Amino acid sequence: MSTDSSQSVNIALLQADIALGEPEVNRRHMEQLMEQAVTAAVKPDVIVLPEMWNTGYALEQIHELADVEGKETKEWVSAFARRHRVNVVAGSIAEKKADGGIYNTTYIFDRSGNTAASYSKIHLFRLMDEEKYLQAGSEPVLFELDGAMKAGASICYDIRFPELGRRLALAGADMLIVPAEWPHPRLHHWRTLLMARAIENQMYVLACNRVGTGGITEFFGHSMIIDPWGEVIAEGGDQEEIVTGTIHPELVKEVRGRIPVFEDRRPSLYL
Ligand SMILES: NC(=O)CCC(=O)C(=O)O
Repeated sequence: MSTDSSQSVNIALLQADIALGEPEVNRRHMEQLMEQAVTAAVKPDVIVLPEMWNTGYALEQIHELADVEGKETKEWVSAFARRHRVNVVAGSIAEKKADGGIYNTTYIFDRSGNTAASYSKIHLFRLMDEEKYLQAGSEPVLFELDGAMKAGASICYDIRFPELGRRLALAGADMLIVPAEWPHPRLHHWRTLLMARAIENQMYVLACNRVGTGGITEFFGHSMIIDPWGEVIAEGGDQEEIVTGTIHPELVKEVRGRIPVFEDRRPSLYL
């Protein structure tokens, strides 16, 4: 990432297939895709993985399969981030926390391999039985990338809750990062909600969805990089691929200056 006033930040979304209930297979697959991303002609500054990439929605076996306190994931992803000097938003995994509960958790690693932040999904998706097997997180999370950009954490179903995106934007987020396992037939919802979050909050949205099937559920990919005007910079198809694009964080300020939504808010009238 350049550090002058016209920064450009290269993004790589790993729109991967995920093997149901096979953490070891999935880890090897993610490592391969990450290697592919960092050896591409344009090296990414930020890599994003999809939701629940270690297990998929193998919820009936999730207690046996979950990564205990994310130890294994943290170890290898952190080593990768350090080795390649790249920021990694490590999608989300099934994480067994010290309280014994299983959480849908994302970790963010900086270029030195340090865990910059972690976020556990706060809205559980009943249509995929999350509430029967998982515990909900309780804290919105904002983190910095390269000391220059602020990003809000969000996981899949969270994008249906505009309050979360708005809260993160008010706290300073220039972008919303969204690992997902969002299936057919709701492509229209996926694209519309992502664009709405970008437009209403005048921020970038980086959304990485999986492809393939998990049981009887089919996932359509269409990972997206959307700018603060709501323009789509890059969008995946429905097969495995690495979706790439370049963003310019100073555009956030420009758009917010042009249409001063944040100055024009009337929060006292909304509740
Ligand atoms: N994994 C999820 O949270 C899926 C959310 C989803 O599909 C939706 O329609 O919302």
